[in-house]
Amino acid sequence: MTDELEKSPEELIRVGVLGARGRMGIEVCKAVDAASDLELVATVDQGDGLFAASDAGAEVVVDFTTPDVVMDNLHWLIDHGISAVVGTTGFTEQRIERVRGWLADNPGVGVVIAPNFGIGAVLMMQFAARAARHFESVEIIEQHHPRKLDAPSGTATHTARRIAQARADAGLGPVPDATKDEVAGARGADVDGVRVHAVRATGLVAHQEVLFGTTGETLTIRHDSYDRASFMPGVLLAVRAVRNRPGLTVSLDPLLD
Ligand SMILES: NC(=O)C1=CN([C@@H]2O[C@H](COP(=O)(O)OP(=O)(O)OC[C@H]3O[C@@H](n4cnc5c(N)ncnc54)[C@H](O)[C@@H]3O)[C@@H](O)[C@H]2O)C=CC1
Ligand SMILES: O=C(O)C1=N[C@H](C(=O)O)C[C@H](O)C1
Repeated sequence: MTDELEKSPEELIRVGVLGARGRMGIEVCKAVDAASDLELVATVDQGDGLFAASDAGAEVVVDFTTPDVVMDNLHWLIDHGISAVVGTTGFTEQRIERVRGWLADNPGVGVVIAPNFGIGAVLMMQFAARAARHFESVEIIEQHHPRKLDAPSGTATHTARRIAQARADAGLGPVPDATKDEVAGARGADVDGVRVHAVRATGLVAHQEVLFGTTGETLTIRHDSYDRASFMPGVLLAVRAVRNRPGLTVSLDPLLD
């Protein structure tokens, strides 16, 4: 007997995955496969060619590839009228502006780009942005597995930018720091005036601490992803929403409101 709640094939959202053989891609394929309202129609990795996604009739494509290929992928998807959910890192302001330009030429297409799909991580960034105006000092320590290609993480960069914006809005000056680097890099990277330290160690998945300080107290806001399954509720949320959000959505925040 057919379950009354079961969707007919026409009602299912047809999903393709780019980077399907990668750490995140494998997890996304499993999550899409397990969702009763989604159909996994294309799994594409390096060398397969993007046509597989359009040939299979994908309506939404999820991209977890690498920063050096994601822009070409996204341009191609937008030009082919396919909405996209992007977790791949490397999105500078300049890249975001280029995506906006492509979307302006293809007004029906939706794109969600999120530096982190973990719900806890999204909240951690929100809490950090909220705390920022109350503390003189702030530093970010991100920790990841050693096969990660980029540093600092997209999450750390995004967090730093949000903190910097909150500090500017509150009229706070530079973070106090009289230290001279005796060894280059000892004080981490400077992202919009916020020091970011990147740790890589076997056994880690994705972790971040934001350490705030002011007279007589510190506040630490910490998030840990112990398993890539932690990103899947956010990815599926975006997959279900993206076709109804033409244009560009940056971060998961508006989808959680
Ligand atoms: N936004 C988020 O919540 C998260 C973002 N990430 C980011 O996602 C990206 C992928 O991370 P991982 O899965 O750990 O990396 P990975 O290296 O395990 O996987 C990347 C995959 O992309 C494939 N690939 C490379 N070029 C391709 C192309 N032109 N077309 C199709 N596939 C291609 C590779 O062969 C590989 O299988 C990174 O930028 C990472 O920082 C990772 C975890 C969570
Ligand atoms: O490469 C990873 O693993 C992760 N990448 C994203 C980032 O750079 O912020 C998200 C999460 O930290 C895991």
